Amino acid sequence: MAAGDAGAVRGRRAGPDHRDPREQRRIRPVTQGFGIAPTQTSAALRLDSITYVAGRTLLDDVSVSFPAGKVTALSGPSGSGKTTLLSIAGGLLQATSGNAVLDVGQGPQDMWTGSGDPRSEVAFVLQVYGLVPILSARENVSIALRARGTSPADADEAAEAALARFGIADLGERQVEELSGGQMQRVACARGFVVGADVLLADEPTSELDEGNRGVVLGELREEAARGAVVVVATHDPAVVEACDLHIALDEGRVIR
Ligand SMILES: Nc1ncnc2c1ncn2[C@@H]1O[C@H](COP(=O)(O)OP(=O)(O)OP(=O)(O)O)[C@@H](O)[C@H]1O
Repeated sequence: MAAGDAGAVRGRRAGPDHRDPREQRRIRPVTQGFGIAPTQTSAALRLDSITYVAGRTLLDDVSVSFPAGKVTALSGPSGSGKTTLLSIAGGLLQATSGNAVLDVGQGPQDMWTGSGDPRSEVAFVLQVYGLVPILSARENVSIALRARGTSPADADEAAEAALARFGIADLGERQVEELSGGQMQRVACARGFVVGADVLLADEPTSELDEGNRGVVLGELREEAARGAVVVVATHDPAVVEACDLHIALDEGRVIR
């Protein structure tokens, strides 16, 4: 759905969410594609010989490819370099050497734009959430779309639908600082997923969640891949790794699998 189609869904409000996750997923298309170009199904994110040095070598000659249409697990012990790798893959950090490149069918694009601001094709679910505590859950999700040029009304509408995907439609008006850790994590998921990005990078998106909600997030990650996105999820959780299509493991900054 293009940004201009967003008005077509106006009036379809998400109410308090008592539906099962399958029911929630039916409204997903409402949130897809707001404010960005249509998804490129041929997309792949490649890291070529990435080394990152900050006092010491944190990533050492890492070459991996994340294909579109698949959920790739990125596992490894604490401190092995998962967040650093995602940050370079998404253009938040510049590699010391090597390249992170997005192939979207119009030729390769460097993920590092020179500013530390990610390309518009990229959305993150950050490990530390990065939410604005004094804003409501809905506003925190809505701003991801407004920043991409979606009108406030359409962004709010899509934000409500995105919160419903994670079973928290009833928390939309609550200030984030009043939410539990798991609720905040689901708001962070909604904010990352709402934009329908070509590349979705999720850093430990289920670490605070119970089994049921972990299953919901995994289902949503799969749905994002099914529409053609590159999806990468950093995790410690063997159950999350098991649910992914592909698996890359890091140890001390090197790919070991
Ligand atoms: N800005 C920085 N400067 C120096 N060292 C850093 C910096 N950021 C992270 N590190 C170090 O880099 C290593 C990798 O950190 P990173 O956060 O990428 O690991 P991780 O695998 O995501 O860990 P976790 O599972 O605990 O989140 C760690 O040893 C960390 O202490």
